[in-house]
Amino acid sequence: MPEIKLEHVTKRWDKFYAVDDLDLVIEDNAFITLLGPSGCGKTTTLRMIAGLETPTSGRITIGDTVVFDSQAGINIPPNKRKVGFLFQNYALWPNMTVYQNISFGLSNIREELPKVDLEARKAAALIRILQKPEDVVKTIQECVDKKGKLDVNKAHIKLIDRYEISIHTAKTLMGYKLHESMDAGTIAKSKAGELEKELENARSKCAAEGCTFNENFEYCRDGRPVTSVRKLFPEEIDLSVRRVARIVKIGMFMDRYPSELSGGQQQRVAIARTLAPEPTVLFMDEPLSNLDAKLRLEMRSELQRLHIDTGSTFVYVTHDQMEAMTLATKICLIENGVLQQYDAPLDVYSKPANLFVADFVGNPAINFIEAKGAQQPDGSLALTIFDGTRAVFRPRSPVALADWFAQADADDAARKAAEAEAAKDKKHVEKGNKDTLFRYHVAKVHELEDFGDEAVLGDEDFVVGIRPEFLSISDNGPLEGEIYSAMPTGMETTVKVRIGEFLLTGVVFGGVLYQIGQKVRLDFEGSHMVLFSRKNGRLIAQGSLDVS
Ligand SMILES: Nc1ncnc2c1ncn2[C@@H]1O[C@H](COP(=O)(O)OP(=O)(O)OP(=O)(O)O)[C@@H](O)[C@H]1O
Repeated sequence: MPEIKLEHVTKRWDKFYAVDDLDLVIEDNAFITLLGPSGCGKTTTLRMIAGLETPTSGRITIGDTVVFDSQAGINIPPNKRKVGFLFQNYALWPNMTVYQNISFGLSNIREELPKVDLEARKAAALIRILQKPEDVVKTIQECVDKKGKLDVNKAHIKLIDRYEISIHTAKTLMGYKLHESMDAGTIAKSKAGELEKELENARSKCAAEGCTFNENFEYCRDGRPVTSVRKLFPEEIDLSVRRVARIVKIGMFMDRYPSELSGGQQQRVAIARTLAPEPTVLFMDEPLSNLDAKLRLEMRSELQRLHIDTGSTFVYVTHDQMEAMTLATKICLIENGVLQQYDAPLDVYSKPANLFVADFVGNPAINFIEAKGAQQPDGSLALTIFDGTRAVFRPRSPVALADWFAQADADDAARKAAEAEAAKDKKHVEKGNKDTLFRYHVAKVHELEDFGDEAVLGDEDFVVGIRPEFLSISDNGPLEGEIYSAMPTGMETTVKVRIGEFLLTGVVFGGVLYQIGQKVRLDFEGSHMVLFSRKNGRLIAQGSLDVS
């Protein structure tokens, strides 16, 4: 499967930059989620890779093929990019059976395909199966009901799934009637003998054309398959339909119409239809959003399995951070058209690149505490939090704060200089949707109206992020608080604790019963607190927060 590369990809409509200078490498066989709030540019990014939207500038490569290059004037159409789509409104054709829905696209394919002897391939498959006639008999007998009646349709499906064969081959196999004979072994031997002869004839015919068969019974000359432009044969279509039906487990519904299926089953048919032409990359735009919560959860795990089974690269758009966290090998988090972080889900969660990422990922949301202070000679930071409480932040790995700020300031200056340089170009269009610093939220009991005033911030202004699971309620905790609200769900309890005017959210494992107003003692546990600069919103370090 190919790697997908985006270089300086921008899409703007007039002054509105939907995607701004995006650089991204989607590794081979990855499951990427494009995540971000509504309107941030996820769908536009997906559509540009797929070829459904033309970027304003930049370059996109899929595998070895440059599919878009604004400077070289390359723009390969979507149907030539070997990609599959699965959208929110996946509408199946209501007047077609499940089988027809899946096979329809395949029957329209007309392209350069190898010359293949399907009869020889079928004979070889049957010879292989007939080596163990007792297994065939057992598989068919599993489809006999309590009254002793054989469900032929079920038996076909069982044989198809068990031996990965087409319906035509399954029917031939059933036609041998091994299950009705007292001596299945002898019949199998004699049938296999006839098939061997057929195979021999096919080989001679192939050799007469100066060719040999490869393992798929494709004609090969000088080691390369002989190809021609043609449509798929019904046998090939059937094998593809059965393969995808097996993957999404809908083999038994092939003759039903969409209206006779549940929402989840319909969804699986839609997935099967997308998978049938074997796309190397599969694009999905919120494909589960029409399903109810339970089904969505079920389908999520199916998609994860599907990713493994197909070995395709998946690119998945969602605004649901839970979905992104649970499905992806890597999350690409976008805000206002700008990439914020591209990392494995747990890294995005525990090492968020900035305040926006920290806030967007995680439910219940991370707690933000404002802090003021400076680095001490031992590397720790002496901070003042809440209304004057003293605390020490100890980074997990050493950080030289003065150097860190110098570097961040230099990066900002370089970016501004690059923007000023770009603005000199006559063709440059100034970005209308400006990137603003994310305004984090500090939870308080009495929240004052936010007038949007920007405080003057310096290198001594910080924000500490504390995930709810690191707030610990323990008898000898150094902080005093009061239970403001408590919501037990059975497995865990979400509590809001009041410290002076401030509110912190914690998650306690188990159904603990707290009284509203109950006094408790608190601590910040472990070394996974995150320290951000208030000035630029960026992550400085992970570490522990000790209150004295
Ligand atoms: N044809 C268009 N003309 C002008 N603006 C557009 C056009 N298409 C999209 N946009 C704007 O580009 C921005 C990004 O849109 P996009 O559909 O990529 O967002 P998204 O992150 O997928 O949002 P959602 O989760 O709501 O689907 C939006 O603000 C949208 O209004």
